[in-house]
Amino acid sequence: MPAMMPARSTHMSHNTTTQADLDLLSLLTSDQSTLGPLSGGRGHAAVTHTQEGKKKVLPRRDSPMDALMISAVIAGSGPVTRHHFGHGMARPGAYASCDESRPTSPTHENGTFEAHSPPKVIMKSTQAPRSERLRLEREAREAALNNNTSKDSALSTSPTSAMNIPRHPSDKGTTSPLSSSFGNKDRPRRKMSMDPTPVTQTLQKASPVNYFHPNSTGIQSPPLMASTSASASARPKVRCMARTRVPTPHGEVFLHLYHNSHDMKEHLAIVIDPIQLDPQAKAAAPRRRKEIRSKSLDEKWREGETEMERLVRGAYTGRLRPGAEGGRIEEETDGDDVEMSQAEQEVGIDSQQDVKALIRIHSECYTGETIGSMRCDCGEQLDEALRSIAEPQPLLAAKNPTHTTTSPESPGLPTPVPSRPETPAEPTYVPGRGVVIYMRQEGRGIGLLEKIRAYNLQDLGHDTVTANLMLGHGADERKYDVAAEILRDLGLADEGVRLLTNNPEKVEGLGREGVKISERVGMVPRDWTIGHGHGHGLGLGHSQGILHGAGAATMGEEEKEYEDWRLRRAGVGLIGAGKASGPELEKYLRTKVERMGHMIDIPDKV
Ligand SMILES: Nc1nc2c(ncn2[C@@H]2O[C@H](COP(=O)(O)OP(=O)(O)OP(=O)(O)O)[C@@H](O)[C@H]2O)c(=O)[nH]1
Repeated sequence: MPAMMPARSTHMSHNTTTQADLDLLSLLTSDQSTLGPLSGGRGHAAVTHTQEGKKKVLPRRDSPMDALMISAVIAGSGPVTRHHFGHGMARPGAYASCDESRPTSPTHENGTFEAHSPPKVIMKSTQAPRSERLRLEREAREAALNNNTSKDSALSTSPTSAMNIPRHPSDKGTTSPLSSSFGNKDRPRRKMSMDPTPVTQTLQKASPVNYFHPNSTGIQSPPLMASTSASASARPKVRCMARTRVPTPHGEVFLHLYHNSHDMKEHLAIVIDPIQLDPQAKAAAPRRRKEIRSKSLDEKWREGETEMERLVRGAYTGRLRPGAEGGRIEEETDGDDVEMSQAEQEVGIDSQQDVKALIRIHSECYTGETIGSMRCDCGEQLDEALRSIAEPQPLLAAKNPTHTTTSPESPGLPTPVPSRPETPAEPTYVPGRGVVIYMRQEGRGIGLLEKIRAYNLQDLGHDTVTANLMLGHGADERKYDVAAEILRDLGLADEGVRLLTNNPEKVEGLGREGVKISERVGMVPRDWTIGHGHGHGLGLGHSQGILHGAGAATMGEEEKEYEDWRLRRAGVGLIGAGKASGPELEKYLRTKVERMGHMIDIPDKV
């Protein structure tokens, strides 16, 4: 049979039918054919004879060549695929289905073959071609959109019109080519959700890939960087796109996601502010304490914004807790008409007085925070920052307000008299508050790829700074302008914050951006405190006095206390996991102190 194949392919390419073709077709489709597999494959096996004259039955082929297919090709009706058989051909005599309704051979009534003009079989499916269907669908969509746009401009104040949601073609008043062509007119309307406003669509419209870069693909291209450099001196704009509550080993935090106009990164603010969650914490805090809230999140984003939309983005509507049904958070008061808090009653602190928020500007470190790398202490630092911020803070009693009286010994001269008989010697503790601004500035701003390359150079003996320089980067390429704007948005830039860092550049950078820093709080690696006798309490690097008498305790006790705490607290993962250590970490820390000017002493034993 292979010898016959070229003849067949010739016909396929020239699309003309010769008598030889028709003879071949007749042979192939004849019930008496002895050609075995090509005879239609109806169970016949080909029989040959061996040289010795013995009968040899060739194995049957279960997938016979389809004579129907061959005849269709010869009939010159173009390419035929198996899909055509299922569609039901419109023309009588065309193949409605497979084998069973095989056409009769194109013959004259007298039984002879028609040689010159074989009847053409026109394949016509009752289903429109895909391209046609797609075209109609596209037209339907465009028509619906145009319809909406014109309605939107007429009703620009209507909440739903602002959303520009394509209507279903079966909606009243919309004549859709789709519905008319394919009989969708009676399709039931989609069910509406409980809230008539489609929240997700509204939010998606309000938050494209990046609020400030609506056409962005998420990839920061060099030309874009170059074009923004002209306005680099301008302050970046930031907007908190959403906030949610997350329970952690250090208590519940509020995670805020920010977009900004300077880079395509989604930076985060992890706010620890227990008074927003716990009435007891609220009672224990000074009464004038303000909640840490994002201004941009709290703003009304559009006319007719619904409660549900605000709730979904976490915009201070209802309480964010599991199963919460809404219910407004009480409006903030200026504190004057609020009863004195527990702490104030105990020690008589001034209601104006409160601890400053503790702030950490933390740079993303995939290796340290996700796979627990001990080439650096970044994971530990993030954990330590959250722990420190969540910890109750000491609040020294305000100087007792005095009133005057007239002394009997010296009539006429006012004598100051303390308003309270005793001033407590110990500070009182109030709930901690603060923020970790989590900046997506991996590898001190050079990115993960370059950091990985830098690690390989470090394995050749170079330190972190030299490795960066060898790759053509600066030792530290981070900026603090976006972080400063986020602090401003949270209302913390002007109140004077306590900054958790050893890095002098961070202090300067934030200061340059207008953030008021009232105190720098050092961060001591846990490996330099626990077991090294560094004398800073639980490796917190806090200003002294925050821990209850921690300075006086021996190191062994501190270590034990830390271990106790670590084992007691709930939570899985690197946050709350413990300390990083090892020779590579030691080298990394040393380089920070010796080459980058970090403000921390290297302990003797290291
Ligand atoms: N290029 C580079 N970056 C690193 C390396 N190890 C850690 N990092 C990055 O360094 C950043 C953390 O910055 P550090 O300089 O360690 O600390 P810092 O935040 O400036 O200083 P502190 O506030 O005192 O902690 C994170 O983005 C890490 O990904 C390294 O070997 N090379």
